[in-house]
Amino acid sequence: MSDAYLALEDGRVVEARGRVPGRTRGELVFTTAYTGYEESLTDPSYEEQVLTFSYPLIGNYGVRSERFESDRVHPRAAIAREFTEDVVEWLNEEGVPAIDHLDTRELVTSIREEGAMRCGLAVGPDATPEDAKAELDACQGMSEHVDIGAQVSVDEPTVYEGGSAATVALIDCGAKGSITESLLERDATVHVLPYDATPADVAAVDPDLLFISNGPGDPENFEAAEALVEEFVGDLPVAGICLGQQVVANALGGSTEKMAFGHRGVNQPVRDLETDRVVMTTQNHGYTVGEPGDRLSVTQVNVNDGTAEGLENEELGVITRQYHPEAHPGPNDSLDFFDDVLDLVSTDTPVATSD
Ligand SMILES: NC(=O)CC[C@H](N)C(=O)O
Repeated sequence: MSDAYLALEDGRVVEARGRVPGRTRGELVFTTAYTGYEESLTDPSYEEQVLTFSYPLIGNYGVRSERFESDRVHPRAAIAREFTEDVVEWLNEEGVPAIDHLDTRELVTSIREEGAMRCGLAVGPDATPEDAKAELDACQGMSEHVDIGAQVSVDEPTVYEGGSAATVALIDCGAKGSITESLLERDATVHVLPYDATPADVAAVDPDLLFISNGPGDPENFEAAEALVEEFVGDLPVAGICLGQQVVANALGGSTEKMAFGHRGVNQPVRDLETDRVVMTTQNHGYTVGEPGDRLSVTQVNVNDGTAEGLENEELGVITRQYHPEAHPGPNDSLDFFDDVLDLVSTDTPVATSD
């Protein structure tokens, strides 16, 4: 008899092996990445989702905290064909339910065919299919999590002293640690501000750049961040990654929409329209920019489906990416995004030279 049940929105209940007990629910998504499970599991963008790994063996190089993107596991539950003991131990400490020994290839195929769906999970010796269905019945859609930012953001402003290349106000809508690290490595000082920071909070750190981070859920639920872009655009350069691109588009007259199952892996090809160069990128998003609006142009597109991967307004100093240039997990092809962003600052305030 099974000790784990996964109830799906299409009416099925899938049996599995319980690895970490509990009852939970969320939007069922996947990643096709074959490495980077520590980075994915600690990425705040997965808040309120249940993450299925399509690669069959997860945990084969251990668990090391230096690879974490935040201080906790964010998906509500984790699913793989097989988890190693290291990962099970970690998820157990974190109290995040996990199941394996199910046909994850079939599960991912159904998400691709039917779209992202809500699911409920019941795991443990007393678990029943009815428990899983009850979780599913209580599961909200992603857009209904209206204050999801509060679950993932810093409570108080936090400063990371780097160098003097730029002072960055990073709006933490669920930021991955490697965004801050990428900026620090380039000699910037980073003020991480809460997702609901006001224009006065931003002005208080006297930034050279406004940066909207990645984050979970529906970008339309990040109205405070949108208001910051409206307030500062034109006065400060503005950058954004993933949810950040979506927020910037919504703020500047564009619109966002939900995708069927999103972009979910580390081999998403993106073409730059100016150079015609294609880079491989890491992605995990379920919404996309539909209309960029009059003030932004699409500068990069996804090779598979043509959706907007990069937006820009050169005059206003706005530059955003739908993928994750900080590349954790994933290829390093697009790390130069951070150089381009910091160049916006140096163009604005030219550094005096001695000759
Ligand atoms: N990684 C992200 O920032 C995800 C953005 C947004 N939550 C989406 O799913 O589209």
